[in-house]
Amino acid sequence: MVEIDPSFIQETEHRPSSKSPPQEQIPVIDLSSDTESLVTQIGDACEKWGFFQVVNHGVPLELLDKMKRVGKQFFDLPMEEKKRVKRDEVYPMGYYDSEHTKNVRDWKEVFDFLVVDPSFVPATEVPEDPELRTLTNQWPQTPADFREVCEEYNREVEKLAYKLLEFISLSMGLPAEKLGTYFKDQISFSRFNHYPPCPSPELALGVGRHKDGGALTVLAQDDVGGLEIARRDDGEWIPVRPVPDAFIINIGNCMQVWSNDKYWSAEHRVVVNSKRERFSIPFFFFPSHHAQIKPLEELVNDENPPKYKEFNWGKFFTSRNRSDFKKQEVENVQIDHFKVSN
Ligand SMILES: O=C(O)CCC(=O)C(=O)O
Ligand SMILES: [Fe+2]
Repeated sequence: MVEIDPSFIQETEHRPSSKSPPQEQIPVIDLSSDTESLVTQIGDACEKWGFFQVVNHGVPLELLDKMKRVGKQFFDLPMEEKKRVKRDEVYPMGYYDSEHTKNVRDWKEVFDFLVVDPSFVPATEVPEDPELRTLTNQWPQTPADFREVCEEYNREVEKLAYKLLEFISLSMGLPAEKLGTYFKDQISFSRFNHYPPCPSPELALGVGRHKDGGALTVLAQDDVGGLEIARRDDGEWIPVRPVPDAFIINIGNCMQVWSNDKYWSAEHRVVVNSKRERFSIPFFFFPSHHAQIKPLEELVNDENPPKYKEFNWGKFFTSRNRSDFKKQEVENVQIDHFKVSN
C-alpha cells in the first residue's frame, strides 16, 4: 500500500465503496425544449434528486474549452508561481491546496474567483456585528488570458444561472422573477477544482461529502468522472455520468429552505483515481450577504407550516467559511440548525 498523508484519510464509513453502484442516473434536460415542459422536468428533478444535467444551455462551447485550457495551464505552473496568488486571511480568493471538508483534507487544489469584484460579506459570524469584510480577486500572470477567460465565463454562466432560477421559480408556481431579487449584490464565485491522480484512492476523497450552501451550483466537468450524489430516498451513492458539453446543476441549501423542503439539496462527494487527473469548474450562485432566507410565504400555510426559522445568508456564509473548524474538531453550520422543531 502506498502511504498518503494521514490528514487525507477518511473514516472507514466515508471511504469510497467497492460494491457496484445502482445504474440509475440523474435526468439530462435539453434547455431548447419549450418552457412548459422545462418547468415540469426541472421541478421534478429538484424534488426527486436535487441534481440534473443540462444540454443546449447557451454557454458557448468554445468558452468552456478555453476555461479547461487555462485551468490546466495554471495548475501545471510550478508551486512557487501558484503560491503567488495563494488564498489567505487578507485575500480569501485565489489558489489553495489544503481545503478540509468535514475536517478531513481534500485530495485537490483549487482556484477561486468572484463574480462581482469586490464583494462584501460579514466580517464575523456574530449576529449583532454589522462590520463587513471586502473580498477581491487576485489573478496569476500566466497564462496571459487567464483573467479575461474567467471573467467572460462568469458572465455567461451567470446568465444561465438566472435562467434556471426563473424556471425553478415557475416550477414552484411563483412569478419567474421571484427569486432574482435575492441576488442584487450577490457573493457568487467560481472555482477551478484540480484532482491529481491519488496513490490511495480507496482511502481519500477529492471532496468529502457535503451540501452546497447557496441557491444553486452550475458545474462543468471533464470526461473522467468521480462526482457521486446521495440518492434522496435512501442515501445510496450514485455516480454522475459525464455527458459531453453538459453542465450539472444542483440545488443548494437556500433553495431547499425557500421551497420549504419540497426541493432537495443533495449531499455529494468526489472520488479520485490513481491514473487520471480530473478538472471541474463549479459556479456557486450565492445571494447577497444581506439576504434573509426563510420558506417563501407563498408556499406555506396552515397545512404546510414553515419548516425553517429565518436566517441571514451572509452570516451563514461567514460561519461556514471559518478557518478554525479543523482545530476545533466541530462541524460547520448546516441548515438543519434552523429547522423548526415540532
Ligand atoms: O468536482 C465536482 O464534481 C464537484 C465539486 C464540488 O462539489 C464542490 O466544489 O462543491
Ligand atoms: Fe459541492
